[in-house]
Order: sequence, then C-alpha cells, then structure tokens
Amino acid sequence: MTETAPERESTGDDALVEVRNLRKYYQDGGGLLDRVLGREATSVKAVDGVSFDVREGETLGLVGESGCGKSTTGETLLRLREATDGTVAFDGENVFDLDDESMSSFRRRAQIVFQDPFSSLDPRMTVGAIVAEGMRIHGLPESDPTVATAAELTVGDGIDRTVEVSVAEDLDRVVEAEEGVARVSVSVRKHEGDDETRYEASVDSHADLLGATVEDRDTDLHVEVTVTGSANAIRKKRAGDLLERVGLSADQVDRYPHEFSGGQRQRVGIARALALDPEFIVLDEPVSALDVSVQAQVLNLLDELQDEFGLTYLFIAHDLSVVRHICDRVAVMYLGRVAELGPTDEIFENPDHPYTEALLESVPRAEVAEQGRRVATLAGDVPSPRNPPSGCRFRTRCPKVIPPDDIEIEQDAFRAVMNLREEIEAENLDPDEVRTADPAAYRKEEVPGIAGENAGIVDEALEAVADGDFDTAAETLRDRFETVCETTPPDDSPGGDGTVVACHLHD
Ligand SMILES: Nc1ncnc2c1ncn2[C@@H]1O[C@H](COP(=O)(O)OP(=O)(O)OP(=O)(O)O)[C@@H](O)[C@H]1O
Repeated sequence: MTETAPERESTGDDALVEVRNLRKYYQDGGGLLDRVLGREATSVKAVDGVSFDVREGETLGLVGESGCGKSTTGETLLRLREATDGTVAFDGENVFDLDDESMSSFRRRAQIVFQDPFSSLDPRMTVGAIVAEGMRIHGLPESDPTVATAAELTVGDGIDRTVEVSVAEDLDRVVEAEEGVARVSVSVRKHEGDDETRYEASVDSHADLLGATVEDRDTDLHVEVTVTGSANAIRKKRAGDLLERVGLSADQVDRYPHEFSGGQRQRVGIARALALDPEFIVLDEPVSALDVSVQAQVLNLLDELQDEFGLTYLFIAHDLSVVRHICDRVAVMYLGRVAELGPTDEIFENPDHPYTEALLESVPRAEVAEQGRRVATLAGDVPSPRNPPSGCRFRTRCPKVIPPDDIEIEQDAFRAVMNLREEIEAENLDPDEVRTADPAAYRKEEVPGIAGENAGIVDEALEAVADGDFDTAAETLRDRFETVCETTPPDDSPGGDGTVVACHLHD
C-alpha cells in the first residue's frame, strides 16, 4: 500500500498476475419459459476483453460504477467462474490450463475476501472451523520430508542398551519442527514381571496427541511413536493464532459467526484467506458493508498484513476515497472494459479519461477548498451489458464525445445531438408529440445551441420522426454526425509502462 511501499519486499515491476483479453459472458434467458415464449437467449457481457497486470507486492485498485464487471473480473481471474475467453497467467502459468496438482497449488496461493461478511461465512460452522477449512481441504499441515523421524538413544537407569526410536513420518505435523528435527521426549522404564520383561515408552510433551508402542527385540529395544488425530489439533491451533493476528482472540475459535459484529466477521474472512499462506488476495469491496468507523481499522489491518506476509492485492471498490489511500495503481472499469489504468496519484490528480474525470467529480469532496469545484455529474445510467454501445462504451454518456472533423459544433450541442440520435434509434420519441410541437421548435428545445446546416439536418430527421419513419431519421443523423467514438473501439491494451487510456482523445 502506498505509505508503506518502500519497506515491502517487492520485486519492482514483475507481474504476479497477467490478465489478457479476459471475457465472461453470462448466458441469460435460456430457461424453459423463455423457450416457450420464443425469447432468444442473450448473453450479459459482464467482462468483455479486459487486460491488466497485478505486480508483485502492489495493491491494484479496480474501480467503477456498480455493474461494470469488477466482481466478475476478480472471480473469473481466480477461476471461481469459468471464463468465456482470454487468459490469466499467475506467476507465469496460465490459470485456465492447469493440471490438478498445479490447480491445487494455485488455490492455495490465490485467495479472496468477499464483500459481505454476513453471507460469506457459513452460520453452522464455528469460526475456527471456517478458518481451518482450507487447510483441511488441502491436507495441511503437510509433513516435511526433511524432518528426522528416527534416532538412537542410550537408556540408563538399569537398562544398559541402545534403543532405536522411530516415529511416524508425519510427526512434524504434530510437533513444531525446529531446524529440520522434530523433538519428542521419550522415557523408557523397565517392568519385570514373572515371565517377561516389558518396557513402556511415554512421551512427555504433546502426550494427548501421541501414542507410543514398545517392542523388545532380541537385544535392542525398539520404541515406535505414532501420531494420532493430530492434524485437527494443529489446524485449530493455527486458526486461533490467525484469529489473534487479525485482532480477534484465540479463545473465540469455538464461537459461531452470529456472535460477531460485521467488522469482526470480516476479520474472520481475512483470517480464512490467510490460512493457506497465499501470495495474492482479491479483496472484493472488503469494507463496503462495514460501518465507516470500522472501515479504517480493517484497512489498516490489510495494510499491515500486506507488509508482514509480502502479499499482492487486487482491491475492488466503488468508493474512490478508499482506493486513494490504499492502492499503488488504479484500473478504472466501465461496462466490462478498462477505461484507464495508471499510478494512483496520476489517476486522481490528472485523469486522462473522461469517465475517470466524471467518476472523480461525483466523489463528495472532503476539503473545503475543493468543494466549490465545478461538478460535471455523470449523467444517465450505465447502458445494458447485454447490448453495449459500439466503439467506445462510454460514448453515450461522455461529455467529450468527438464530433466529425468537418463539423463545427459546440460540445454541449453535439452531446445533445448524440442523445437525440440514441432516442431515435431506440424509437423512444412519440411522433405525435414531435409533429404537434413542430420539428424545428422541438429541435430548439432538445438541441439548443445548434445552428445553420447542422440545425437543418436535425430538423429533417425530426420531420421523418413526425412521419413515424425512424429509420430515415436515424440514417439522416448518422450520415452527418457519425463519430469515431461509435465506429472504432479505443485501444485499451496496456502500454509499455502498463498504463491505459482508452480514449480517442489520447490516440
Ligand atoms: N450470475 C450472473 N448471471 C447473469 N448476470 C450476472 C451474474 N452476475 C453478474 N451479472 C451481471 O454482470 C454485470 C457485472 O456484474 P458484477 O457484479 O461483476 O459488477 P460489479 O462492478 O462488481 O458491480 P457491483 O459493485 O454491483 O457488485 C452486471 O450487469 C450483473 O447484473
């Protein structure tokens, strides 16, 4: 994160995650009723060709209005959803093309924290079990083959023999291995009965976890220590340690999610994500559902954990004020594509894309000096991702849409013409209303600031509308006012420095 970046063990510009042309379409309308009614299946183009890198050790913010595809991007790149197209490389390997073993490793190395700490924790499980679940699924703790599991010891106290001690090879799952050796204390006592000599071995630490058996071979005594039911206990212990690390208490492992507040639950979600020692975490709006007073604490925790464990974050947010203090770089998404990507300071202080500008202008300003700044509000709603606009997706709302070269027209007037075209193409105007108002008067009302030849063409189109001929009206306007913003998608592939400004004004 920004303030602590110099202390981090980052390897500079190395990409840990490389997303290229990622697409995720949801199939919609393919149900039985749709077929009975003859409705065609359509696809929701939630993510429609997105490319960016997440560099090792950084926090990359992914921002944009609700519905622009941020969560889908995060979930698809983790392979929690099946991608429609594109590639994601994690540490150089294509995530969509991993064998079972590599996939299991990826599942450990890349984690997610969900937005809603209420629905993302199973209410029937204790928080200890929730945090430990990933460890259980992945067969952790793992045995370390370098840990010595056999030793010889000389037994005094009347038994003058060399005793061979061997322990189960996964002993290190039970006791903490130090420098490659699992230490278990074994004491051997001699019992002399009538007919036989019997020895007992006992283990003086972790006795609850270990069982021991003794064999009396001809001359040597063999002691075997076996591990019983240990992994669960270790996982529970680690779950408790993780709860402490995220600011809760280890003795809360047996409590249930409903016993915790929202902020505490999100801490449990973070502990769960940490349990497998990941390198990369998708944080999907991790503080959006929390009280403002708690948000800063959770953000600070995420910041500390990033430093402590060398984590890389993809931080999804719609709240730009949060992003500014957390992220090293920011990717701005609009309707399934990246509009702009760059270092956080540059995005905030000198945005290049009209959408980024509009998004920043819509953020309430804390500083009084900035409160009087002219606010160009983001007009209209995000168009449907079922049928996104051609060319630049933001062109239907863009306050800087580019007029054709051979036309002299004020920006506001051109914006109004473009809006009128949208209405005509969608056949949203009422021909009676246009006719009654008179096309020229209607134009003066709807497209003020237009004059001369341009005004004549708009009038001509409105006359066609008055006759109910929307096709001719649309064509008349298209012939005159077609813009590069609708004919050509802007280049949104990251440049050499990783930045993106997907806008024809910056071609
Ligand atoms: N399972 C699904 N089936 C069909 N459409 C979906 C599904 N999930 C999401 N969508 C649609 O995909 C688009 C992108 O949704 P997504 O949740 O990724 O956006 P977002 O930017 O994360 O928004 P939010 O901040 O509201 O979560 C939206 O139009 C949404 O309605």
